[in-house]
Amino acid sequence: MSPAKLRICFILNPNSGTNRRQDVPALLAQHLDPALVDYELQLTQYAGHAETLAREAALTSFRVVVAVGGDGTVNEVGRGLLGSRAALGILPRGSGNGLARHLRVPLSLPAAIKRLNAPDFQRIDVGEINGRRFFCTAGLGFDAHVSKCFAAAGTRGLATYVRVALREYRRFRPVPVNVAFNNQTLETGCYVLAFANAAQYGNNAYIAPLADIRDGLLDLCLIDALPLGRAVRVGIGLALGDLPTSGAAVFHTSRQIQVHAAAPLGFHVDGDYVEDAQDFNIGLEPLALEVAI
Ligand SMILES: Nc1ncnc2c1ncn2[C@@H]1O[C@H](COP(=O)(O)OP(=O)(O)OP(=O)(O)O)[C@@H](O)[C@H]1O
Repeated sequence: MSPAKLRICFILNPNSGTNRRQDVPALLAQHLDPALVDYELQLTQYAGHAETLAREAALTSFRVVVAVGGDGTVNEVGRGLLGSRAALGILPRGSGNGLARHLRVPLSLPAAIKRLNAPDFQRIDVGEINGRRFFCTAGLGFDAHVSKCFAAAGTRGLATYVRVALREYRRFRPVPVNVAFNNQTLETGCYVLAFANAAQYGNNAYIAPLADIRDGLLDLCLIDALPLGRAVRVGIGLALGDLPTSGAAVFHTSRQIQVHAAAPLGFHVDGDYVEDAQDFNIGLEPLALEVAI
């Protein structure tokens, strides 16, 4: 008797990324082996829809549910799969593709699709901030503020992101925070406080290059202030992956962190701005999600 085919549901966010010309249905038909895979393709119709579609796909016994999009789509699909028996797959089609890059999913769609004919299954940790799950990174301060402005910018992509970040750099000021973790408390300024499950924000910008997505810990990256000289060093550190030895940021690891801010601070999950808050509870559930890569 031949082995059962792998049942895969693809969830495509037509709004993700900057290259929307790829014909995803044609690529799936061309590169998936019908002897190995049975599949279905669904399109999201609004922000948040991918979570509902993923939950339904898991309930109808798809073994793999693939987010076709960027980290925002991956976040929604991943949330919909938590607690189910379905694994998350990724076809990277976003602007940054942080989790896909961390997990070494090929960035070329044909290569990534071919891999799904016989994927490897592994488990990864899942982070949480104020009840919102994240798979790649979350953070407070400047990066969240830039995510908020980026969402309002009208266009997407790296060039828009850099333009928005440079403009906001002149305006943003650090906020005093109290950060409690591992039985210690830091009283510091927060320009950026990042919680990294994976090593990068996307686009190979390594905010926490030593982050291990299976170690049961979040890597904290704290930048208390960002005068121009340090901003240049942080930019180089993000690109080279040497922030921990640059002296421009401080690193810790922990599974539970509490932050109190002296004034409202924005936070993001997986690059999408959520809201402003003053109290933050950050945690991690070890190996809570299966991925198919
Ligand atoms: N049909 C839709 N219409 C409008 N927005 C959508 C739709 N489907 C999903 N979205 C939203 O689009 C946002 C952006 O998607 P996504 O993050 O996947 O792409 P990206 O921002 O280009 O990539 P990355 O996060 O890797 O930079 C997500 O926050 C998601 O909620």
